[in-house]
Amino acid sequence: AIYNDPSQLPRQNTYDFIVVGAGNAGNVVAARLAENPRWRILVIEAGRYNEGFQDELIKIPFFGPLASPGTSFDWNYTTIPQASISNQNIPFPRGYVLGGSSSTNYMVYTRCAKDDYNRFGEIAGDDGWSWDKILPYAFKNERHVPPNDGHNESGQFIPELHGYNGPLFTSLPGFLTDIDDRVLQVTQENPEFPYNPDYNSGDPLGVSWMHSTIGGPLRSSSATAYLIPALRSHHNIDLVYNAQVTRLIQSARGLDAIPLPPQRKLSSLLVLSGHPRSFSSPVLGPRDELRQVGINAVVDSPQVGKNLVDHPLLPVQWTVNSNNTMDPVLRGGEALEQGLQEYYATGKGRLAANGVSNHMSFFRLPDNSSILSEGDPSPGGRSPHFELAFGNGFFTTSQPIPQSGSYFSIINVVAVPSLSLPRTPLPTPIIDPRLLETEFDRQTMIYSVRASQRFAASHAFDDYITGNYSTLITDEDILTYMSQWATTIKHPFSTARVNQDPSQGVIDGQLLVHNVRGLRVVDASAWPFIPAGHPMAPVYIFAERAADVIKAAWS
Ligand SMILES: Cc1cc2nc3c(=O)[nH]c(=O)nc-3n(C[C@H](O)[C@H](O)[C@H](O)COP(=O)(O)OP(=O)(O)OC[C@H]3O[C@@H](n4cnc5c(N)ncnc54)[C@H](O)[C@@H]3O)c2cc1C
Repeated sequence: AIYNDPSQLPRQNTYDFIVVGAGNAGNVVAARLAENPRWRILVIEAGRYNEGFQDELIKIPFFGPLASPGTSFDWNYTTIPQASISNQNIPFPRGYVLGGSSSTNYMVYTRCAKDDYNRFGEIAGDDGWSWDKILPYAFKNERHVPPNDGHNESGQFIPELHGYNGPLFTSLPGFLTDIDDRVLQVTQENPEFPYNPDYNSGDPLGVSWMHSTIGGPLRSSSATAYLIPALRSHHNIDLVYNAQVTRLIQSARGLDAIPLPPQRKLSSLLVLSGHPRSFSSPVLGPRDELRQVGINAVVDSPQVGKNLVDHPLLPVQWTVNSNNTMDPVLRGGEALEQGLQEYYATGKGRLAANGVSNHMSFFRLPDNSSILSEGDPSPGGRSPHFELAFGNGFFTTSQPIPQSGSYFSIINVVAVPSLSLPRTPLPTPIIDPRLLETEFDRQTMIYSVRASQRFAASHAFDDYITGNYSTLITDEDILTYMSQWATTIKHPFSTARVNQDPSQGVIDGQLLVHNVRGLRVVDASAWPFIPAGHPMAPVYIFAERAADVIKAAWS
């Protein structure tokens, strides 16, 4: 059953599992546990229902970037001033809705590198997290479907690397643009940017066609793929939304979460999937630090809320001589109206597809690069240092969009940020990713911008690009530009990270919180480091295995 107020929960209901947070990971765990009819599961979500007011923002793929911040789907956090970005307070979106950030994100589906999973397995002391062992869970999660525009997708991915029977829809671009052939031509022309037939093979280096979590004309999220179907088909799972968990209680009878009404029997296992919980409910934490703000932590867990790490992003744009399809829609008005009419009439067109990019690419710094002289933070030799994505229009999440002209954008991302930080969880969260504060991150971003410029200078763009939108000639120019327009790509990770040593992490390799019984963490915060790509797919894959770990422990 579904409730929108915890006081509506029938007092006689008892649960074997409570999942806190109906987000990307939480819904996978809840739906998989509900497959066992002997167990009863309760999901508690702080945010809103995924249908109703303005729900086109989280359903229509092109609107993904408009779903947050500043909407009712978002927690609407901001960072504290970021020294390297002119002391700006950066918006820091997180989904506040069924599906969590999988309902509000940009739908880019990248599994990341084999090396990421193998390193996870090593740190966790469990090779079940390693690439070869965890790959079956990627297939279990995924349902690859044809692109929405019906174009022939052969040669654009490797079919045998994908799942076809899982709950989560993925597809290749559903709206082709006039830069697609040019991007591919660069891969023929310039060995620095080779073609990769499928970045989801575990070896993401090169330029590939991009997969998105889109089925037909609709976003696929963990709410639409897992939670709602589970609520429809199983009687042993309940959901209460509009209910923020503020405390966890451990007693001789078991564990419970506030604000639930008193239960006759408490749940045996709580799964926290409210990433990043340290932003919103400091139930565990460094006892001394929490005492200073009047919170009596039940468990002294010194690493909770620390080690926050995120990917910095910097878009660069060029003016072009072609009327592309994205800029007029972004400016609203008639083009947007026409797009909506086409969308509702046919389920096709610009709005029915991801607007971010049709290709995604990942690269390493050269082996002899001085940027690597202090060490290489990447988990292995086939894992990227930076990423380029190609926007058929003025793609940005930080700059004002020009009201005239046509543009081409390359989005630069540092894939292996080298800084992870101590920060204390407080009732009013202090979010400080300290973006681009290390020399490694700044130099890698400069290298990435230079690579973007080389990409755009390829012959493939000779008769297309007419000029630079910003003048970025010297490194100093790039640093100044970075300090104005760099931002987060919104991938906060590792604030409750796995480590077998309680002084280094919050949970063990089986995702159990150190020194607490019956409490696991399954979300992006559990990862011991940030994977070098877009992390939604790694979160899904990891949550699928986490559900099996829990099932095995309870069977
Ligand atoms: C705007 C945006 C764009 C992004 N784009 C991409 C992309 O294109 N591709 C990609 O791979 N990744 C992307 N990401 C990152 C990716 O979506 C996240 O890393 C991932 O979804 C995190 O999953 P999670 O389960 O850890 O957390 P979430 O999915 O955020 O789920 C956490 C849930 O817990 C709830 N919650 C939190 N605290 C409490 C509490 N105290 N009580 C009850 N409920 C609580 C939240 O409301 C939320 O529903 C993006 C993220 C954002 C925000």
